[in-house]
Amino acid sequence: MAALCGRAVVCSLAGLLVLFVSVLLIRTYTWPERAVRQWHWKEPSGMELMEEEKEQLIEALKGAIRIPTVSFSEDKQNTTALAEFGKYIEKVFPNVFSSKLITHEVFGNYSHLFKVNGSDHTLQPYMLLAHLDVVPATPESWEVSPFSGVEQDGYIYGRGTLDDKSSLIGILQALEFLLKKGYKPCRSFYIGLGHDEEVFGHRGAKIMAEELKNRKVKLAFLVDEGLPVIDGIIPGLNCPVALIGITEKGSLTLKLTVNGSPGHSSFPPLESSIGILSAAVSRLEQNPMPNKFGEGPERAMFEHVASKFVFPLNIVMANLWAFSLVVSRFLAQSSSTNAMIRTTTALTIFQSGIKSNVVPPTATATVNFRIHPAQTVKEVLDIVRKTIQDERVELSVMNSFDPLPVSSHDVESVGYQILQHTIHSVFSGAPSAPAVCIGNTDSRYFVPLTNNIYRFNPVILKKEDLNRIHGLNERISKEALERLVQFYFQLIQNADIDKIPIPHRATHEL
Ligand SMILES: CCCCCCCCCCCCCCCCCC(=O)N[C@@H](Cc1ccccc1)C(=O)O
Ligand SMILES: [Zn+2]
Ligand SMILES: [Zn+2]
Repeated sequence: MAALCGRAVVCSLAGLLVLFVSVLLIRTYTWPERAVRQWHWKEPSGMELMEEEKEQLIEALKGAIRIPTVSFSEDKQNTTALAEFGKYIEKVFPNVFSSKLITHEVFGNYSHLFKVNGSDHTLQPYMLLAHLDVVPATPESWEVSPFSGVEQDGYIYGRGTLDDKSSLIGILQALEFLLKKGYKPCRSFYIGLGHDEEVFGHRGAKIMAEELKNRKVKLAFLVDEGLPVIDGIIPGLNCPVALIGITEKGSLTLKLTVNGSPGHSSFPPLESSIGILSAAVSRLEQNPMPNKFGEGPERAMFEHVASKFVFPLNIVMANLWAFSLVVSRFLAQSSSTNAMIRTTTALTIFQSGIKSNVVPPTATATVNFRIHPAQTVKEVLDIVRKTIQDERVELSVMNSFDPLPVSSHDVESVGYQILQHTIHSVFSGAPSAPAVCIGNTDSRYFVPLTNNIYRFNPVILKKEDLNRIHGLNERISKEALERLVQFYFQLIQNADIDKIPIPHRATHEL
């Protein structure tokens, strides 16, 4: 009897296992191909750049890099360089500045707003955003001078080559080429070039957005800097994938202060302000915010490209219902993927002390949290208080905002489909996936103008290049720069489409 029961249990378990494996395999190998859709798009004209145009483009970027438009802080920017940059673009893109189709305005002294007037006023305008300021660079740590625009082994080096002068020059150069070819858009569009994105954008993009809102402008969609085409960043993903930022993490910057008792270092207090603060920030770092994988749009990103993973990861990604715990643990191992799955905690400034034999009265630290879409500023603050659990540590909020709304990214979404189609044709069929932009962009100020904000940088980024953004030896290959211009060249033309054609659906949408 017992043997019979045992056999029944084994049979049931085996049956369940067979069922489980069958579900995994069926889901994997009938996974809908969501990255490629068969639209009937008009082929945009003149994709290939001529040698002379390539040369012009490269020189335009090098010249832009040589103007050190550095933002150190909200109140410390290189205003001479910002002003020079305005004159520079006027010189390099004469057609943009003289075209009768285009109006140009300056905001906050150094930000630029262009409106390119289209022929069809029934079409809602869209907007392209970029910024002309850059973060500082420490020349002594660079292999080449960061503001020399040097070319080496097919790369242009310099601060801003990735963030964000390449896009700024790319947008204007694409428009310049199009105007020269006699192109007239159907759909109107705006180009916004902010001058203080790296220091919050309060005087540039924010003012531009407020003015457009006052003018009752509504945008069909907006494309700003953001996530790149990743190549080799996610292990097991065997082709480049374009990540389109459909939302942006929130942000909370806290200042932590401890006021202790100062005095002679020969009879120090049992606990110093430095010691108390160090313990507090260490607790924050040692206790990361909860893993939120699956509670925000990051899960959809993996599902979109499940079929592009190597075996057996394709089975895992197509079956996140069963494997999300394993996947999220795996993603937590590297800094870039970890940033996708949780609110991150970055200790960025620590200050105290003036002399080796003086116990300082005060210690302060700045901690920057980037908030996962499934959390809010308030929730993060509550966790911080619980984690520090020390009344002696005063908290003050320097600035904060919740994660940004999720933009539409379905088959009916005109902006998303235009972007996806353009990416597919410019990046040799690369699939794209909606994703969470881990950095913040000027686009957040435009939320009142559109539900469709996309953060995308049309550049292929490999793992070894990740740290060049805001880091050392920032660079872009000449080939990547040409492709970037082709991207904007095509995007502008594709945006003339009035409505998205009905797709041939080979498979159902999930
Ligand atoms: C699971 C797949 C993971 C793949 C990760 C790939 C990561 C690729 C990294 C790309 C970087 C994204 C950069 C987005 C644009 C950010 C622009 C920026 O730097 N903004 C500033 C704005 C700011 C905020 C606060 C104070 C001053 C300025 C930023 O720090 O976010
Ligand atoms: Zn940027
Ligand atoms: Zn930046």
